[in-house]
Amino acid sequence: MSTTPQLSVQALLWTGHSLKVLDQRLLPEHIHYDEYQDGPGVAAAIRAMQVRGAPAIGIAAAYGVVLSVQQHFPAADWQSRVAADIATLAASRPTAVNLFWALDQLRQLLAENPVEPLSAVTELAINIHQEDLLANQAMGERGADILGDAKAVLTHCNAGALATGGYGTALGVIRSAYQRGKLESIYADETRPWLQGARLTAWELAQDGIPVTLLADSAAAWLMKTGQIDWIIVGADRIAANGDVANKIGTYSLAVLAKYHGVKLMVAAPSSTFDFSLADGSGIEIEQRDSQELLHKIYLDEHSRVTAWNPVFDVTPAALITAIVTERGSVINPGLHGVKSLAL
Ligand SMILES: CSC[C@H]1O[C@H](OP(=O)(O)O)[C@H](O)[C@@H]1O
Repeated sequence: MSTTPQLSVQALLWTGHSLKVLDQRLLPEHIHYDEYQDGPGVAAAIRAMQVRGAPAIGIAAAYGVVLSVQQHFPAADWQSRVAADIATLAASRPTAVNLFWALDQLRQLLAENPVEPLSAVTELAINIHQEDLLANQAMGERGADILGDAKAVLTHCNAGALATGGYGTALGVIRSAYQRGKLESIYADETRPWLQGARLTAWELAQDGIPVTLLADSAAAWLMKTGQIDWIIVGADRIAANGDVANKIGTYSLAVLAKYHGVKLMVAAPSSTFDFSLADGSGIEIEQRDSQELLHKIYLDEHSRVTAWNPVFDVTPAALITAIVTERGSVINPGLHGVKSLAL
């Protein structure tokens, strides 16, 4: 397994009786953890994007269920109270399927262990966390194999250690490829409006001593036109059965630009990101967030007549994707072959 450096700062820290959440809204200026002892508190942290990133919010939700069981078991009505907390966690954000995958795993285990649930759910949540790190390291090596001698890559948003159980998905591929001495140029776009690229990816790679060049989202087309970008590498929040991918807003425009400029597009995501209940991406719910995320530093007058449209994900058709890489395998040209071969 790769011995590449990985971010020493972790998005989530489980204490056994609480979950410490790195508040990613404060990075890169401040490294600050908030501590939660209940499920609704974790749900609020996910909703507020203190913790974000598809795998990371699934892991956080799993610990949220453990905290709920710790709080309510063995009261007579513990199962209904825990079910209510699970519903609150499920309502925190709609697009990343990893959240619902994790909650389904915990729900099933609770149903199978009604007498002594606590040790079983605690073990499962910790396992989901640890397995995600191992999956990312395996995915990183697999993706680096596909990159081969590629020298320059562009990534979007943050699909790094901060968005996962560690090491990262897209950034895991970049970490593994950089360790092999192949990558010469790594570009990260800022990823408006939440700036996951500028505030999180650039910071994360710099912490590992990996050189990274930041650019405005609107500069990506000119970089592809004038630079020698070989691959765009991104994460995912939900992948439909035909290989359509929901990811951070701006991914679709990069995919269209990549097709025009002959740049390859890799999606790196763990198996928990697939939603085979959806035939294609048209059924993926796209989260709309508060318009203030766009307006808050510009239009300060609460009576301003300016509104904002703030979808925070989009869907990239499988036909625009060159490779989908998971810890279990990869598919080249998913638009031709689908992704059923990657099913768990
Ligand atoms: C491996 S992270 C996957 C995915 O999650 C991010 O969204 P957000 O920051 O809003 O949680 C982004 O879409 C990443 O690519």
